[in-house]
Amino acid sequence: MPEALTRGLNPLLILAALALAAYALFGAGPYGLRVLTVAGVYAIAVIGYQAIFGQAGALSLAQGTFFGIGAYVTGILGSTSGFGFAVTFPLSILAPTLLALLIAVPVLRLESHYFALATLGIGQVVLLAAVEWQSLTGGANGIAGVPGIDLFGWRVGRGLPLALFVWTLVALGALLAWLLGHGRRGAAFPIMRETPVAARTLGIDIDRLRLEAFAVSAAYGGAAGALTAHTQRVVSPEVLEFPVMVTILTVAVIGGQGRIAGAVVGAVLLIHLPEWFRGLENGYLILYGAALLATIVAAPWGIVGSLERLRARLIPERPPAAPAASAPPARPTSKPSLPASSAPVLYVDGFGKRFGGVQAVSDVSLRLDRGRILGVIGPNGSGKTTLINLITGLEKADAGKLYVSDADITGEPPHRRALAGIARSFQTAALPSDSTVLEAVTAARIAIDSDIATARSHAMHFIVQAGIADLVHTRCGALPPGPRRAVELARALARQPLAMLLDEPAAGLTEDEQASLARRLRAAADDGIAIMIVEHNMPFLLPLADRILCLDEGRAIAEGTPGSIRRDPAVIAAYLG
Ligand SMILES: Nc1ncnc2c1ncn2[C@@H]1O[C@H](COP(=O)(O)OP(=O)(O)OP(=O)(O)O)[C@@H](O)[C@H]1O
Repeated sequence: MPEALTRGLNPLLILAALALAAYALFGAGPYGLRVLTVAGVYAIAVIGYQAIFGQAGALSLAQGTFFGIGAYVTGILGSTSGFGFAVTFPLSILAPTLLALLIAVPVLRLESHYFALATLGIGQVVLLAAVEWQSLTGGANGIAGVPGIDLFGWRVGRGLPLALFVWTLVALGALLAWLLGHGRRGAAFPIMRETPVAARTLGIDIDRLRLEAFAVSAAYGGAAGALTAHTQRVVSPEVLEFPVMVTILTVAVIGGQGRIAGAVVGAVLLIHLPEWFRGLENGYLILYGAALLATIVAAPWGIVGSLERLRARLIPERPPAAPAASAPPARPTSKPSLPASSAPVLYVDGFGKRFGGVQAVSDVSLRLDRGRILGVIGPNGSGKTTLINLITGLEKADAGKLYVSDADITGEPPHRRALAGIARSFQTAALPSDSTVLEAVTAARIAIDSDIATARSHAMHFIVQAGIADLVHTRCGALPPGPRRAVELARALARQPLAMLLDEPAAGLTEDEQASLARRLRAAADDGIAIMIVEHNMPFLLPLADRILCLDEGRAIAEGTPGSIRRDPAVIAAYLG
């Protein structure tokens, strides 16, 4: 088995899986097998839900709806049109997936709580349609007489055969989810979840990743819904009601957010819990709720997450060996059509940006040249960070054009600008705190290298170059300010940018660290990178920069060599004072 697949698999989980199989084969009666089958159905729904909720980090409340649609497609086609499983199952997967793709465009861009509400609203509309469209869905009574599973002449009987069939699909679904969620896509998810803004500037198309995750979750929801229709043999509006979504969400949280094993463990536990407490009659709901609450409080990472942590504490793992560093091939630079001496790498032509009543940037033009460092200074609120945001595409300019290597990229989204050769750092280093230094820098290579192993070894090259190889397995959240800045710079350099924009890179650094940063930046410029540095620290910036641009109230008030800027009366009045 590949190392990445076995890593994180807890021996306890393997034991639990064997115990479950033994129970199904030798211990469970007809009712027990039925409950186990329902648990398998929910495991499939939640394995898919982990893609959008656990991995992409978006709180979708549509998974119950996808589940219900899958159930209705199987119910309608199976009972009234007489289609077999080979037709109804794929269509039950396809229908919610198409709906997900359709609604993704308006809803996926929404902020998290609006996204949750929008997905909830879609569920209500679908539920209403199911109740009202009586001729198709049977209205409130639903559809009875859904046939069992008949696969190319093989009838899957109730009891053990159905339980084994569903759990075989759980295993296949888990394997497929693992295949979809590892490699470059898997490496992009934590960065996109924790620092979505930074992820865009690393060339990662997070809109597309979210869309894929949403479609995958819908497909699994539909598959689970189809299986529930075959298990229950009836489909009623209940399959679209909110309790289904609550169960799916609870299973994901209790089992362990983002973990495939968490979906399975959570489903088995949550579906059996009411059965175990049923003997308590009216008190069972209270005990059920208390058990859920206790699990959430005692194990906020879910059961599987907590087991992983426990194992890491009891048997500390040696960190895996760092990948061998290898230098990536030089970036194929685009050919500027202007003569080399006069062609800027990046050219801003008259940028303007207004936020409500504040004109943050007003008619600012600048050029960044190969191997040169431009310092940007100005009082607080003069528009320096906004200028970087406009260039990197995180803010949309009201006016002006942006060219990189002579190509007009004004209308491009942030990840395309990153791919065109723009890299940046943030005023407050935007590193994913739960990721290691290696993972954070590897994220910069995801959109460049063709596979994750290559991305890691190229990332390692920039980590070694930055002198932070000893921190390679340290979590970014545990880094002091100096090394944090070093990681951010290594990440920007790992993009092999044509132009690199740094927002207050010296803030919080000791004098020694500042001197070392200045040496690194000069070396990067000597390698041909065009650099722009926004900085308040004049003793750091003035000796380093080739030219300085001074902003005041969003306007460029002076530009020149550090010497001329230091003597400029307008700059002295507005800033250096
Ligand atoms: N997203 C936003 N919404 C509203 N106003 C904003 C936004 N971003 C910036 N501004 C305003 O635009 C102006 C320029 O802000 P900006 O952060 O670019 O200044 P700055 O020169 O980088 O300041 P500092 O040196 O303090 O970092 C300020 O008045 C700020 O309040």
